[in-house]
Amino acid sequence: MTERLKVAVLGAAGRMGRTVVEAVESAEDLELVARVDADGDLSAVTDAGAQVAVDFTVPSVTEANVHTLVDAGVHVVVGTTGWDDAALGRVRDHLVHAPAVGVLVAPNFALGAVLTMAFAAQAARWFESVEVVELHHPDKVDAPSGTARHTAAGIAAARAAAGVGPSPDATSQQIEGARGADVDGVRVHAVRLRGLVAHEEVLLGNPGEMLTIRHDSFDRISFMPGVLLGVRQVARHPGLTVGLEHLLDLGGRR
Ligand SMILES: NC(=O)C1=CN([C@@H]2O[C@H](COP(=O)(O)OP(=O)(O)OC[C@H]3O[C@@H](n4cnc5c(N)ncnc54)[C@H](OP(=O)(O)O)[C@@H]3O)[C@@H](O)[C@H]2O)C=CC1
Ligand SMILES: O=C(O)C1=N[C@H](C(=O)O)C[C@H](O)C1
Repeated sequence: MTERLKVAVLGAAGRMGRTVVEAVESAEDLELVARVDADGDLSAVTDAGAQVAVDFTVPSVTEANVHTLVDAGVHVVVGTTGWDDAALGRVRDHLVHAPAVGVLVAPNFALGAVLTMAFAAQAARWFESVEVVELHHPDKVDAPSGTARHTAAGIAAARAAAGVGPSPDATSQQIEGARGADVDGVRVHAVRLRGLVAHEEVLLGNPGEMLTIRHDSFDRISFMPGVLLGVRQVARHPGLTVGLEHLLDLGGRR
């Protein structure tokens, strides 16, 4: 029998962590060897011989977790959001000294969300206006969502490459925040509402028409095929990979 891949889950007691634990335990080719919670110690990951660690913790600890795991030679799949370019750059630099280790940071593991981002980047070249609206459960700590930030960055890069200018906006007076956050020149609006899980709309406007691209995660199970794909493939992608699209042959900026 082929040996099962040994997996550790960080943030195992959280909403996503619990779902990942179940998914790993149900996969015949994977073996859950460690769970780390807020009061736990990362040494449990190496003590258990984990080959891959999955991090669904909180924005304030995820980067430090990744550096510790890279030093230990453990591949990492990161779902935790709140990453910025500087933090990603530090991980990229660190990995130069651990060339066999792979780190995948993906703001969204749901296939539909990854496709939404790809479709939005493709469409954004052809519309005068584009704005992103993300909608989540009210227990979420970061805003805008990592997905919305990645969506806006992809849209901005596609528009810049195509020579498309900024979305028109005559606002000269506003209550602070009314026009949302500015992510690479794209307006992003965050809604927090009890009953929601994770949702995103990309609104694209031209004279006389509007295209809406919308994705809904109604259940955290929607993220599991992507997480398991990352766990199985991360070792084959040494260095830093940002976004699941690169494992799905959907391209985009790295
Ligand atoms: N990439 C994707 O597809 C998705 C990403 N996410 C992201 O995943 C992250 C987690 O979301 P969610 O599960 O809803 O959040 P939760 O708050 O439910 O879970 C986070 C867990 O991490 C624990 N934790 C805090 N510090 C540590 C630590 N140092 N070591 C281990 N565990 C720790 C928390 O414990 P305590 O509560 O005791 O502090 C909590 O149990 C968020 O950043 C979210 O945006 C969410 C869904 C999908
Ligand atoms: O906190 C969440 O729930 C989610 N977070 C991720 C994000 O910030 O994009 C992914 C998904 O939207 C769910």
